[in-house]
This record gives sequence, structure tokens and C-alpha cells, in this order.
Amino acid sequence: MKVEKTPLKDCYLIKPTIFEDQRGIFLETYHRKRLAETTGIDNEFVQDNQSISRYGVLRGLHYQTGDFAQTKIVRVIYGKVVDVVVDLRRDSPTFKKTYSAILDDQNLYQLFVPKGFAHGFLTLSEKSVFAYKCDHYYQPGSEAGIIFNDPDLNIDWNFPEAEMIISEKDRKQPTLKEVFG
Ligand SMILES: Cc1cn([C@H]2C[C@H](O)[C@@H](COP(=O)(O)OP(=O)(O)O[C@H]3O[C@@H](C)C(=O)[C@@H](O)[C@H]3O)O2)c(=O)[nH]c1=O
Repeated sequence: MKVEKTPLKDCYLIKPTIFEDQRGIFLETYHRKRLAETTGIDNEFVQDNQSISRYGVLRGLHYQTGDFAQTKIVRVIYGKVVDVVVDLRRDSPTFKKTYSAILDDQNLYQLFVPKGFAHGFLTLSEKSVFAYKCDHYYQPGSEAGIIFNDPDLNIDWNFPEAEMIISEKDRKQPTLKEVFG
């Protein structure tokens, strides 16, 4: 696998090695030791999640606060998404910066999303199956978010807003300014 730096500090794009033969493909989707060697970050992942979304579904931008902040490794099992992360660590040189990547079932890329980042994704295929590992358990009381169309972040989702399918919760997320001033 190749682990590439993104413009955001501590956030990596993971490109797994794909073995192909007449039966199909094989890949390792997680290798703790190798990942720790390349990123210098060794997490113990304790929860695996999966969501299935239809075309136009946007989930995010989400994070957990304080002691429950989660590092995530996110990937697409089926379909195609645009994945977006925002560095919300006040002491980071890339505070308030965003990064996005296309993750799909062809490139099989993964994004290593450090704790202190907000994360979201929009499904570009007729359906997506999205999977991710977290190094802290889900803690409903520590859930937080930033609105997907925040005027300061100005994320280019490259998708008509009128066609996005978004939960009530996510339509009411605060702006970056409301949270971070
Ligand atoms: C995230 C999560 C949700 N749930 C429940 C709560 C709720 O009833 C239902 C759906 O939750 P949500 O609407 O928050 O699901 P969703 O919008 O898919 O939330 C996820 O979005 C992406 C972008 C992330 O980065 C994740 O960390 C997570 O926040 O599932 C759990 O039981 N465990 C979990 O870990």
C-alpha cells in the first residue's frame, strides 16, 4: 500500500495494493503495523461502521468532541462518493482547511481522518456502501457538526444543492463561525 500525505496535517490518503487475477481482486483493507510505520500514528480501532446511501445523500460534516474525538479510516465498498474533511484543531497549521477526495469501488482509496477533524461525504453513484473504523466508541452526547454549505469553508461539492438528500439534524448544523468564532 501507498500512504500519501494530503495538504492537511496528519491526514493521509491510503492507496492499497490490489492483487488481480482471473477470479477478481484481493486487497488488504487494514494493516495496523504498516500504517503506524508510515503515519507515525498508531491507533487502536474499536468500532467498525457501515452506511448505505442512495444517490445524492450527503452525511456530515460530523465529529465527536473532547475525550471522545475519533480518528477514522474511511472507505467505499460499493459505489462512489466525494469525501470531505475539515481540520478543526485550533493549534494545527491547517486549521479550518478542507480536503476532498473521490473514494470509489474502483480506486479503493481510503482516507485516514485524524481526531479533531470533521468528516462528511456525498454519494455520487446510484447507491454507496461506506465503511469506516473508529478509535473511539460512538458517544451521542459528544456528537457535533458543521453545516455542509458553510460560507467560510465554501466546500465545492460539485453537486446541485437542491438535489442533495440531507437529514434534519445535518440541515441544522451550526456554521464554523458559530462554533469557532
Ligand atoms: C454514527 C453512529 C450512529 N448511530 C445511530 C444514531 C442514529 O440513530 C443512526 C444514524 O446516525 P447518523 O444520522 O448520525 O448517521 P451518519 O449521518 O451516517 O453519521 C456518520 O456520518 C459520517 C459522515 C461520519 O463521519 C460518522 O462518524 C458518523 O457521524 O445511527 C449509532 O448507533 N452508532 C454510531 O456510531
